[in-house]
Amino acid sequence: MDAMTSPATLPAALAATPDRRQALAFRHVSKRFGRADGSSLEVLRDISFDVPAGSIVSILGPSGSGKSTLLNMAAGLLAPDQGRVLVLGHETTGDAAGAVDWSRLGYMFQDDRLLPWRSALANVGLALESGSIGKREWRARSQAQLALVGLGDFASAYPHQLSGGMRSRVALARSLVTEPDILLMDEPFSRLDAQTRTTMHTELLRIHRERNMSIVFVTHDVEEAVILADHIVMFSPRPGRVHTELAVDLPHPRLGTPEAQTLVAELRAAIAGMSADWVI
Ligand SMILES: Nc1ncnc2c1ncn2[C@@H]1O[C@H](COP(=O)(O)OP(=O)(O)OP(=O)(O)O)[C@@H](O)[C@H]1O
Repeated sequence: MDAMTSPATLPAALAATPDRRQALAFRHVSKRFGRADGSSLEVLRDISFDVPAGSIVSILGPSGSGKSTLLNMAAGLLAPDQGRVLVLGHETTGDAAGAVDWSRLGYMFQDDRLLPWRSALANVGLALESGSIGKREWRARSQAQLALVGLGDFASAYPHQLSGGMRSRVALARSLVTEPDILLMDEPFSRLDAQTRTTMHTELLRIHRERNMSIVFVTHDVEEAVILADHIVMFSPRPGRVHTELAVDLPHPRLGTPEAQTLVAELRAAIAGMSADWVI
């Protein structure tokens, strides 16, 4: 590298260019919650890992290990007590927080949170209503998302007219309608029956291939993490710490393949060795 381009001589603005190869980065993140009796509950301790752009990262951990808390930090709903959270290279707290473009994140929750008085189309379009798009574009984009999740013919159906799997698809379409670069998913399929969940896994992987967004998928289900993820970050019981981080370099589909079953068994053995307190 010649002297003109060495990092020491780069203009400050260039040197500070955010690292967009990382959709998300967690750096030494810790979090406590205050309790009514004045004490505090340590939920996360010194969490560091990256979510590379375009990857599916699964956070796997027992109940109470702070998985949702970490996701809420990535969404800007909570601030860390210590450490830093970066979204597309921008810190979510401090002076630089204004640079984060929150519209580039989507969030899918454990419960579908559909509004019962709105049709499937109107539920999907909800996320677009804070913007300034016209009615025609609103309808076209919402309809396109419903078609993407296989519900193009159910635009006028109301939530009570849909099965659990269909409701889950509507919720997925709603979280995708803003075309986010990063999709945060908090145990989104945990309430579905096994067969429907398998279908949703296939759909999610297809959409991920088409959209190439980054996904953070929180689960306490080892098999679900293995089926979906490129990387698994396994948390210890509370306070959540990164116990194991591994790459899952297996072709899709993985369900029922010997390689996936071996990895599931290895992770279950690691969990058994970690603690008897892994509660799901
Ligand atoms: N706002 C809050 N105030 C106080 N305590 C909280 C708050 N949010 C979460 N907690 C507590 O922090 C701990 C971690 O919660 P969190 O929901 O992040 O865990 P989790 O790993 O996602 O669990 P689960 O798999 O059961 O959803 C829990 O004991 C929870 O009760």
